[in-house]
Amino acid sequence: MADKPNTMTVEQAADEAAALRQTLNEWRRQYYDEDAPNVEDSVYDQKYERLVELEQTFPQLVTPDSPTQLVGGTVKAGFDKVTHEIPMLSLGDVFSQAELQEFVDRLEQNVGHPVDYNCELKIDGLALSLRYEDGVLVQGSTRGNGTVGEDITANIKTIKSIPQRLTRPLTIDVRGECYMPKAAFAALNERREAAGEPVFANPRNAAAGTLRQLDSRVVAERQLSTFMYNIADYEPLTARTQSDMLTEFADLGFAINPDFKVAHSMADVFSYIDHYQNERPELAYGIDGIVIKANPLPLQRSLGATVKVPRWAIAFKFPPDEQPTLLKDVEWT
Ligand SMILES: NC(=O)c1c(N)nc(OC2CCCC2)nc1O[C@@H]1CCC[C@@H]1O
Repeated sequence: MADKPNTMTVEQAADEAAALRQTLNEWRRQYYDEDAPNVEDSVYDQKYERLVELEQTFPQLVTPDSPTQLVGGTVKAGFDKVTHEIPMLSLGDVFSQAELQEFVDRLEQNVGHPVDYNCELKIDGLALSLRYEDGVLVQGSTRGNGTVGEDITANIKTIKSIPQRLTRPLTIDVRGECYMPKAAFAALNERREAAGEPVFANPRNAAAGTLRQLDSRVVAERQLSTFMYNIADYEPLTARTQSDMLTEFADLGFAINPDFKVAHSMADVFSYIDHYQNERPELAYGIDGIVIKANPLPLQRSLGATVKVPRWAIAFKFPPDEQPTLLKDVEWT
């Protein structure tokens, strides 16, 4: 029978709490990776309650990455503002292969040599920034206007694909997309329709609407996920290309989209675009195009950005997804 916390020394409690945090966070991570709990809920709950008991007796033992800090009961009046030290950029758009060729020709003229490009799916979600200090998640925020966003830390702590602690004690600001998978979107709209609540028009709106919930318990009930793809300053990483950075993000514990591909010619870029324009309906999440980025990170830095968009990346946009018309929208005349 476990000792009553008030009969324990703080050192004993600290050791037990650290072991419980490690186990519970590992179970959460596995749950996300395998998308199925490999431990009985009752076992998880028993250890979770024990950790709550220890933290209530010894509040100094609470850490930001403790699973007890992930789904707060606090309902906020509004979101605090967060200033992005390094602005979160948007993306320029092109709508044809000819326009894409012009962008590439201009870029390679500018640098004076051919460039390798990393091709990535353009996830149709909401951009967010995650701040880690010494490897621990300390803040999550929306892009906002690129310089000032909203503090959504309580909400993003409920998203299983976001690590509370990295595998290395880095201090970094990582950017990516928060999205709602198509299946989760359909299930959510079914529930809302059954409850007589307005449905969301598309997964992007559902993700944005969820992240803007002031009550993080609502966020915890919806299956939001993330793909990370950018960093404010790449110095702390070992990677020196976009493609290696994505692999390093995965090693650090982030969710990344695995369908990225380095292109060594425009033919490679165009075949990647054609492939995923066809694949699009089969994907488990919405995409609204492809992002093509100069692969070398030092080149990204030297090319820099205009006021809002990088000179080293472009979005090739697909025509809008043909959303199935909700039957109730059809005029039965
Ligand atoms: N939606 C995406 O999947 C995506 C991506 N895979 N890669 C980037 O790289 C940008 C970020 C800053 C400079 C290049 N941006 C993306 O989405 C942007 C972010 C803000 C507006 C677009 O959603």
